[in-house]
Amino acid sequence: MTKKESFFVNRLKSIGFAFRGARLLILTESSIKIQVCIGIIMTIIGFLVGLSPTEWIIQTITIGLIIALEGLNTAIEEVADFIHPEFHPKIGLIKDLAAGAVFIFAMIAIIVGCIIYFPKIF
Ligand SMILES: Nc1ncnc2c1ncn2[C@@H]1O[C@H](COP(=O)(O)OP(=O)(O)OP(=O)(O)O)[C@@H](O)[C@H]1O
Repeated sequence: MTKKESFFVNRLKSIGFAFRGARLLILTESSIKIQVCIGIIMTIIGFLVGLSPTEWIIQTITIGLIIALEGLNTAIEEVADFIHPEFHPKIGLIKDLAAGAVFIFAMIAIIVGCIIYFPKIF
């Protein structure tokens, strides 16, 4: 196999691993399931109220980022539990920080939602 072929084969394998990870997150993680459901509901509402192209871009990025952050939070929790399955204040702190990062963006997502939808509703 040439060097160029092995590069593309490796990239394809990496995409396969990432796809498996995304599938696992959506099928097994309740927090991700909730965020995906919210994303689908917001997309349906977006069609109903007729978002502009810019609003669609902002909403789609916001939905994608919150799901991606939830996924990273889950990965951090898995690493923490693997490294130290027993109770430890540092593990608690690490998990709280990761959850805090998701929470901060969730607040931003709510603000973005209000900015987009309030003028359409009121
Ligand atoms: N091993 C541990 N040591 C210390 N505190 C922990 C430990 N595991 C969890 N905690 C505390 O409990 C909180 C919840 O942890 P958990 O792993 O259940 O996260 P979660 O966000 O509720 O998980 P899930 O994403 O599965 O709903 C953590 O944020 C942390 O404060």
